[in-house]
Amino acid sequence: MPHLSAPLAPGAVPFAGHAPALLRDPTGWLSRCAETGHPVQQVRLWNRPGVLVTDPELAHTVLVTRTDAFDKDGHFYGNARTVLGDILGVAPGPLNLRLRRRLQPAFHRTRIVEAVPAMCLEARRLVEGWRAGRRIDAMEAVAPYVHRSAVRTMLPVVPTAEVDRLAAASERLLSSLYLCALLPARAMPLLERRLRPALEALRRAEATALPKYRDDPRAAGLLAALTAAGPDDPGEPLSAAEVGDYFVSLLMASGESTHSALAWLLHHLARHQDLQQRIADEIAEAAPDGPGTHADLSRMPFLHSTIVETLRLRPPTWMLVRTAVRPAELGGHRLPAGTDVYLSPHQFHHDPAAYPDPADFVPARWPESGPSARDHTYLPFGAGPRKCPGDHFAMASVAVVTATLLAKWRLLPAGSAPRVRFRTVQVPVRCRLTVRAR
Ligand code: HEM
Repeated sequence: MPHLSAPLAPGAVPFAGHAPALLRDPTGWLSRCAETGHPVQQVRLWNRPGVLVTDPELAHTVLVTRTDAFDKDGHFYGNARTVLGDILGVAPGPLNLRLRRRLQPAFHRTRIVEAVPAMCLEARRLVEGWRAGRRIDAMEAVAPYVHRSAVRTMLPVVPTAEVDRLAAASERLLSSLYLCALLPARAMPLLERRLRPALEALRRAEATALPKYRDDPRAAGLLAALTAAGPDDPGEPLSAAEVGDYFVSLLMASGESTHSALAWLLHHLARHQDLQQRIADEIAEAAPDGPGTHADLSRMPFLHSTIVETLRLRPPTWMLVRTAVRPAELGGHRLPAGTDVYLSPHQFHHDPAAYPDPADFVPARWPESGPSARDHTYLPFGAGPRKCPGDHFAMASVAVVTATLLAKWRLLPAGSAPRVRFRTVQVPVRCRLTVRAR
């Protein structure tokens, strides 16, 4: 095993290293590591050597300034590439750079503004199905919105009957992706065979949609931007297979994280009736029947702060992982090539020096303009060249459904606090709420 000079993080046991501590109580373990005061600590998950970085400035070095040395590589990303192919979210740096450059027009502000009415339609469809007095589970209740609105905003030319089938395929892939972290590489061809029907359904949808886009260059939808010529290949539109890969990447990257953020937000609002009422008043003033356009959302600054605070307290992507692809130095420690580097947005977001009373839900801690890009302690969307390209899209999607819901319904807690399940994202389990007419 390569030699690592950093001090050992607390909680290691023989053979499995820190894996049991990380599986049993990840956030408790992260706080114990932060309390040691060591900015770089040695971590071992089974036989894989790694380091945990607890200093936000060093995390910035890994994610932003030294991307030549730290890349998405190692066990999880290697396995994910076997299953999904070299798609955007898992591709190594140089290929990712090319894929992202091509994606840029899809996330231009005008595309997000255009996508909001489709989100609003799906949000209304969801909320109209609810009844007063009904008890819901936050994750289950919002799942149809999350998956349908993702398909609809990316590929609006897909027929309505097809949306639910594609949403189910996307849900199926998402619920199995964490197996790439747990299973050995030799199990990946088997996992790939199990998931192939869902993957092919998504790729086929794009192939069917593409000719419709080519017939109508003004067609809406995020992926429509990709069917036009891009800066890399002037005059050379992408093939159906390439656009299909983007569709799969975006559905994979957006689904679970948006789903979890939304469920956590509903949980916090149910437990803070004063904040819920303040948002309901804001909505009543800005868009009494619920939002219909992006302009409506911009008149709801307190709802925005509430989402920002939810992502601080419960960042869906609670751990980011990179691997040293060459020998590197970090915080005065030598890292041999192949060392995994773990950085936890959850841990940074709970640092009392940056966020007083970090366990409290306090949207008012944020200025109306939201967090500053210079703040290296706030990382719900990551940072650097791999930062989430869908951040504004996600903020709009969560705001749309929350505002539509609160325009009509009041949420109350129904039962004890949810348990947290930590996989690639952290989700609330058994988050029970009661719906009452407003
Ligand atoms: C609240 C919702 C969301 C959260 C918290 C979130 C968070 C993140 C984070 C932390 C990363 C960086 C991962 C890393 O550096 O290892 C990421 C990457 C990514 N996200 Fe999001 N995301 C959200 C929604 C979305 C949406 C709606 C889309 C697309 C429509 C999207 C597309 C992507 C893609 C494609 C990547 C991979 C980027 C790359 O590797 O270059 N995300 N997201």
